[in-house]
Amino acid sequence: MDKETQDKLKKAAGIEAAQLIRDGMVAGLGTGSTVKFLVDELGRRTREEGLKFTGVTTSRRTQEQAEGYGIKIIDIDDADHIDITIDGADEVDKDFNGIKGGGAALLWEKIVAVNSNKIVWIVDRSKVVDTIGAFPLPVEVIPFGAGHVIAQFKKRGYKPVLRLDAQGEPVRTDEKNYIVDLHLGRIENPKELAGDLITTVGVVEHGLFLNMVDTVIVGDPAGPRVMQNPDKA
Ligand SMILES: O=C[C@H](O)[C@H](O)[C@H](O)COP(=O)(O)O
Repeated sequence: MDKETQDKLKKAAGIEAAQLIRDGMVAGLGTGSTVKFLVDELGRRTREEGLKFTGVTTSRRTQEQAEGYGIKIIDIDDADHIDITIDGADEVDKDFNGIKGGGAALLWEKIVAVNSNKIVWIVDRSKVVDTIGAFPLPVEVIPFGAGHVIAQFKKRGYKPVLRLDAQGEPVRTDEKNYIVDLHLGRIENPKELAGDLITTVGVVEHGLFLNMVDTVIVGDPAGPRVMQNPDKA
């Protein structure tokens, strides 16, 4: 799929999902290029329709964009609940297992997600896959001793690559940690892998979001379609 088509589908999914936000809600706002379209639409609704809701953001980037539209953003610890979180994803399978973190925001995204009453993902249709893992799995790692964590991943056959920015420096997350991308190809047993990663000392969090999402809105050329997680119905 070319980038122009993909962006169109992302935008359509973002606009569709923006309808889920209503006056008075506390809404988690994800991160990434798809969420950017969502926030643009929420900004439009705020300005043109007088929509009034409170946001909890999953990255500094999203916070800046939302505040630029005059959307009220509060700290997650000042939110006594989050009604709904809308976020992007890098891949999702039919069991509603997904990979996130392509934009290095997975840690805050997971914290916001687990504290939300409902989770919605917005993706273009190229991200709906049979088996996750073609997209390199992001893992957030503490910089101290990161070389040893990477060496362990190598030994386990995870094909780790430290993510670098355009200047060749390690990418830093909003928590100033590193991202190590695991080039796994296919993840046959995501639960086992998640357990292995999270018990590795030096790992803060990983981008496997397993059966957490309630609803996925898929941007499709025929129009956005909804995948409802039967386990969350
Ligand atoms: O860290 C970033 C997030 O998990 C994004 O939601 C994910 O990478 C999807 O991003 P995009 O909408 O840009 O494809």
